[in-house]
Amino acid sequence: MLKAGAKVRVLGAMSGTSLDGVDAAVIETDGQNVLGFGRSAFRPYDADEQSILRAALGQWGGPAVEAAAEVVETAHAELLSQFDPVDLVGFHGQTLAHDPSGQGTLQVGDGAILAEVLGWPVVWDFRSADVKLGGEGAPLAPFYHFALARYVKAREPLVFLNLGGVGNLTWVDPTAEKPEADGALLAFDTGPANAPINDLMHGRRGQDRDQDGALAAAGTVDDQIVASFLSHRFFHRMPPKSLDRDAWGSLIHSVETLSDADAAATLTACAAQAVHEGLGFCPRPPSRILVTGGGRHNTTMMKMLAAAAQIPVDPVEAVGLDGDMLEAQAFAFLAARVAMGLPTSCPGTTGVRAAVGGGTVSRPGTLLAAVGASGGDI
Ligand SMILES: Nc1ncnc2c1ncn2[C@@H]1O[C@H](COP(=O)(O)OP(=O)(O)OP(=O)(O)O)[C@@H](O)[C@H]1O
Ligand SMILES: CC(=O)N[C@H]1[C@@H]2OC[C@@H](O2)[C@@H](O)[C@@H]1O[C@H](C)C(=O)O
Repeated sequence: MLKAGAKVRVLGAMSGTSLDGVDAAVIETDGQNVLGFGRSAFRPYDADEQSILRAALGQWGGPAVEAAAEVVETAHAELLSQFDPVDLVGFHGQTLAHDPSGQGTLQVGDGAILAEVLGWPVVWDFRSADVKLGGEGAPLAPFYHFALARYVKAREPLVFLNLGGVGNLTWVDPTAEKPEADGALLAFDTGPANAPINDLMHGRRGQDRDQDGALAAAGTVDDQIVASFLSHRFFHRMPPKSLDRDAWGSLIHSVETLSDADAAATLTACAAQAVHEGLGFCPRPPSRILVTGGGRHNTTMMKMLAAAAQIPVDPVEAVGLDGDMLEAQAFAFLAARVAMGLPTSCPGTTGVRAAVGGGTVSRPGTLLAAVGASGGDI
């Protein structure tokens, strides 16, 4: 356990739902505040690795999941070993399945193995404890958003919006004393964001994404499809709430008869309007929306969001942050909090019964010692 308030250098790593690769970034923190940013790097998954990960999505165990875990561990070991030594690693792993009110949540990649390979302590399995205590297990970045709101010296409530495969937003009151204080944070998944657009581009054009939203910009939104999408009960459910990446498999079918451009425009509008619905749950109107995640590069999605939200919508770069690395930084920050015995989620962020610190700490040497003690061979 680290002493609360100690200044540490932590390397965070995130492998997100879009399956494009691993982001890794170093931050300096005392567990409450962001004190500085360090190096960052990205390691893409190649086509074979992506298809191994895709094949395991939605599964809870078996050979496909084991193969996916191996891909995740290898990619992280390759990327993280290129960094200078750190005090701690925060390793999110890859979510394969998420069903918090049923089977739980599964992130693959074994942090104990990674600790042996890297020689640094690794915090991992961030979501299970929250789910066991009745929480959604996601989103977990909100405690980091609170620290960032302080770091950028925000004085009024604001929203951090992540547009990844799935969208999630955090309403932050930066004047609250601490993130777990009553009313400091409200967070939840907004709905599908880039995942259905990527699936459309993949299925129809063999491309990874709608680059800069160009195809959507050339199309016309089918308002009826958007309205029918928004009538889903998920949008009426009070937050906190979270989603599995593929919870909206039917959305792609609803645009089947549209042209490529109209389908892209319609799916992009669904993502933007889902955020708009979510904004309605904010306890007080936010002063601005700061957007992180790959979707901030999608100009069409950003325009649709700004038109719907009617408050300033900017990429996080507008306040000097790095929108490609923010989630990796978040898991570095959360790792420090876990190691210091501080909470990483609370009723306002995941619906967990009480503020909880989720994560397993694995120290290098432990796994080898355990195998040695039981007489196993390495
Ligand atoms: N220039 C671009 N134009 C359009 N879309 C883009 C662009 N760059 C990134 N994206 C979209 O952003 C996605 C990647 O976003 P990001 O890395 O934030 O997702 P993730 O972290 O994997 O997902 P999540 O946050 O749901 O776990 C890409 O798959 C793509 O859909
Ligand atoms: C279960 C899971 O991995 N959820 C991810 C996913 O990707 C975006 C959204 O859905 C968010 O809930 C979460 O990731 C971010 C990093 C989070 O926990 O804050």
